Amino acid sequence: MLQICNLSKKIKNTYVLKNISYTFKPGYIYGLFGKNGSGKTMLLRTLAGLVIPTEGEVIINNQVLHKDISFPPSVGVIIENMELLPQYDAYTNLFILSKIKKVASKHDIEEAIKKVGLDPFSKLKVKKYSLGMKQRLNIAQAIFEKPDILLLDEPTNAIDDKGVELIHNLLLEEKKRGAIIIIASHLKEDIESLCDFSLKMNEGNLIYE
Ligand SMILES: Nc1ncnc2c1ncn2[C@@H]1O[C@H](COP(=O)(O)OP(=O)(O)OP(=O)(O)O)[C@@H](O)[C@H]1O
Repeated sequence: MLQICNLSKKIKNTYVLKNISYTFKPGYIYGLFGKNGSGKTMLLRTLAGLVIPTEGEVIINNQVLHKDISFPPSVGVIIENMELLPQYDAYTNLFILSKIKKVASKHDIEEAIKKVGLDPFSKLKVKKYSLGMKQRLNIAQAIFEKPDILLLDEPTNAIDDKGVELIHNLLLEEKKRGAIIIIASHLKEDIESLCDFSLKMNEGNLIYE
């Protein structure tokens, strides 16, 4: 369970997140919609432990972020400005990441890369990838350790129609596995059909629909 209690974030005298409370449950997909600058990325960054709230708390399985734990123990993220290692191929990128937590096997890495429609045995370096291929690898990076929580900021950006269908099916599988999935998008119609709950961000406020 992922809970937000009275969460606010102030940056330079402006509240960019305003007194947000919500509970996310395992096995559901939550769509976070709202126009540019409404606070979607800031909320995802806060849930990922990358931003410290000014007020309020993020609670993951009864543990308070930044008090009981420094980071969510099991989370996969796609957040803007993420960097893949351009000098390595897809497999090596995930293999290097897998050394940190040591929860994913070689098989898990290969499976994740296959699931996003890339070739786990290709030696093509990421610097030669198209934008859409990079985004697919970002998704593989987010799911390969089978995390409890997936925080995905515009996950299908730059991905073609066939790829979007593939990624939607993949996210439905992650939901079946019991993950909490939060997808931020400024285009509601892109992911609405996938989501169990629609949440709207408006000037730092969270509005449930
Ligand atoms: N590092 C920062 N310093 C100051 N203000 C920031 C910073 N990051 C974000 N903001 C402000 O916080 C607000 C919310 O930004 P955020 O990136 O969360 O919006 P968003 O909904 O994700 O938009 P987009 O759809 O463009 O990605 C904006 O007003 C933005 O200017």
